[in-house]
Amino acid sequence: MSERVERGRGRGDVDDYEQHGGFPVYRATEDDGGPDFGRLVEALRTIQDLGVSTAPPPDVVRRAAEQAEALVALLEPHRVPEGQQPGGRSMGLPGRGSLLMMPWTVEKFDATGVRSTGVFRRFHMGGNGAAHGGTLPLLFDDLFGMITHAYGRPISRTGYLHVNYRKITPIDTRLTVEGQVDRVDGRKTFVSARLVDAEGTLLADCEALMVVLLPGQP
Ligand SMILES: CCCCCCCCCC(=O)SCCNC(=O)CCNC(=O)[C@H](O)C(C)(C)COP(=O)(O)OP(=O)(O)OC[C@H]1O[C@@H](n2cnc3c(N)ncnc32)[C@H](O)[C@@H]1OP(=O)(O)O
Repeated sequence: MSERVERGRGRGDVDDYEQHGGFPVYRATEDDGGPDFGRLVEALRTIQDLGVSTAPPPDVVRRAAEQAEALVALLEPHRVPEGQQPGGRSMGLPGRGSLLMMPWTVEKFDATGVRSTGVFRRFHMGGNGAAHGGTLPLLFDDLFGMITHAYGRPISRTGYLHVNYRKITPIDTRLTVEGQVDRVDGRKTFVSARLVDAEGTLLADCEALMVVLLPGQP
C-alpha cells in the first residue's frame, strides 16, 4: 500500500477504537485533572528529586517517612482502572501529568512532526551531571507515540528503537527533542528524532519502528 493511501486511511480515524488493537479507550481529560492535580504531580516530582539528592538527619527521615505514608493512605482508596486516571491524559500539563514520562512541554504537534522541550531533572541523573542512559529511550519512545498519533496512525507498539548517544546529555538544562514519520509501509511506521541543546548541538538521535496492532492485540 502506498504511503499516501495508508496515511489517508489512518487520518481522521484515530478515535475509532476498532483500529487500536486491544487497547482500552484513552481520552484526554477535559480539566487536566482539576485545579490542583498539576500541583500534586509537580510536588511528587520534586519529592523524587529530593529523594535522590538529600541526606537528612534521622529525625527528618522518620518524619518524612510518616508524611509519605500518610499521603499513600490518602490516595490509596482512589485507585481506578487504566485509562481513567488523569496522570498521562492531561494534555495541558508537562508530561501529560504522568510521573513516568518526562515532564516536558509539547510545542508542536501535527502530521509533519512533534517537538517538545524540557529538562532532565536530578532524579533522571545517571552520573556526573549526565542524564541516565535509560531515560533517553523513554523520552524518544513517548515522542514516537505522539508522532504516530499526530500523523493519524492507529495506536502502535515499538518494534525496535535505536539510540545514538552523541554527547553527554546534561540535567537541569533546557533541551529540545523533535521528530517525524519518515516512511510508512503497511503496518510499519518508521520514525526518527533528534535531541539538541539550546545551541542546536546534537546530543542524541534515534530511529524506531512502530507497528500497528492487529484486532485485539495487546
Ligand atoms: C493515545 C493513546 C496513547 C497510548 C499509546 C500507547 C503506546 C504504547 C507503546 C508501547 O507500549 S511500546 C512498548 C514496547 N514495545 C512492546 O512491548 C512491543 C512488544 N512486541 C510486540 O508486541 C510485537 O512484537 C509487535 C507488535 C511489535 C509486532 O508483532 P506482530 O506479531 O504484531 O507483527 P510481526 O512480527 O508480523 O511484524 C509486523 C511487521 O513488522 C516487522 N517487525 C516487527 N518487529 C520488528 C523488529 N524488531 N525489527 C524489524 N522489523 C520488525 C516484521 O518483520 C513485519 O514486517 P513485514 O510486515 O514487512 O513482514
